[in-house]
Amino acid sequence: MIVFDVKNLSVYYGDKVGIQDVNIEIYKNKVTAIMGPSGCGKSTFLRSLNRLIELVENVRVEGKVLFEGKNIYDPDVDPVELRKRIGMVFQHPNPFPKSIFDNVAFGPRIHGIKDKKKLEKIVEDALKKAALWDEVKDRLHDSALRLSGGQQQRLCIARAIATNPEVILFDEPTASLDPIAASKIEDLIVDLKKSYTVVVVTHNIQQAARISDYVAFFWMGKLVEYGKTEEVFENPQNELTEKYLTGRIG
Ligand SMILES: Nc1ncnc2c1ncn2[C@@H]1O[C@H](COP(=O)(O)OP(=O)(O)OP(=O)(O)O)[C@@H](O)[C@H]1O
Repeated sequence: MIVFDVKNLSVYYGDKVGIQDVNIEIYKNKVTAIMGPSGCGKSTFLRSLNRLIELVENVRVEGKVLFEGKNIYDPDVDPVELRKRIGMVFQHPNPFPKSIFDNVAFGPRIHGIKDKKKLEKIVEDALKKAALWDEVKDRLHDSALRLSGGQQQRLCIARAIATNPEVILFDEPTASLDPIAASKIEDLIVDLKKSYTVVVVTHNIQQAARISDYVAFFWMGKLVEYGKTEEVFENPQNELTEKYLTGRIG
C-alpha cells in the first residue's frame, strides 16, 4: 500500500534548488532509505514529507505530497496535526532538559492527555517499543541528559512513538553514535516497520543496504534511481547510481 505519493515535488531556497521534480511512491510498513552524497537534497526531501521544510525562511515548495491520498500542502491541512501523524528523529539526539518520563509524555500532554495512569501506560509502551524500557524503568524521573548518546537517541524515538504516528522519518539517526549504539538503532528501525512506515536518510551505503526494503538515490537535487534495495544494489539501472555504490563518486 502506498503511504506517500510524491508528485513533481520541487523545493527552492530563495532561487537555489534544494530538490527538483521528484516523483516517488513510499510504501506502508517498509523501510525506505534515502541515500546520496552531501548536499544532494536528502534532508530537504525528508523535511518536505511533514512540512518541516516550511520552517526555513524563503523556502518555496512546488508539486504535491499525497499522504494517504490527501495533499499535505493543501491549505486546510494543519501542520501540527500532520507532524503528530508523521514523527521525526534527528541526527543529534535532542532530548529536552527534562526527565525521561517527561520527554516521552511531552507530545501526548500537548495533545491533551492529562490522566496520570494513561500517560504512564503511553510512556511505558513507547519506551518498550524503542527498546529502552529495561534500561530506564527504575529511573524514569532522572534527567534525560544523563543518558548515553545511544540511549538519548532511543529516547527520541520513544518520544516520536508516544504520539502514535503512522510514519517515522529519520534524518541520519546514527551519524553521531558509536558503532554499537548505531547498530542497536539499526535493529530498532527494522523492528519498527512492523508498526510504522519508516523513511531514513543516510549517507552510509552499507546502512541503506542493511536496513532498507526500498532505496532512493539522490544526486544534485534529483531522484536518480529508486527501487527495491536488493535490485538497486545488485543491478543499478543508472550509471550514476553504479558509480556512487562503487565509491567512484560522492
Ligand atoms: N536553509 C537553506 N538555505 C539555503 N540552501 C539550503 C538550505 N538547506 C539546504 N540548502 C541547499 O539545498 C541543497 C540540498 O541540501 P540538503 O541539506 O537537503 O542535502 P543533504 O543531501 O541532506 O546533505 P547533507 O548530507 O550534507 O545533510 C544543497 O545545495 C544545500 O546547500
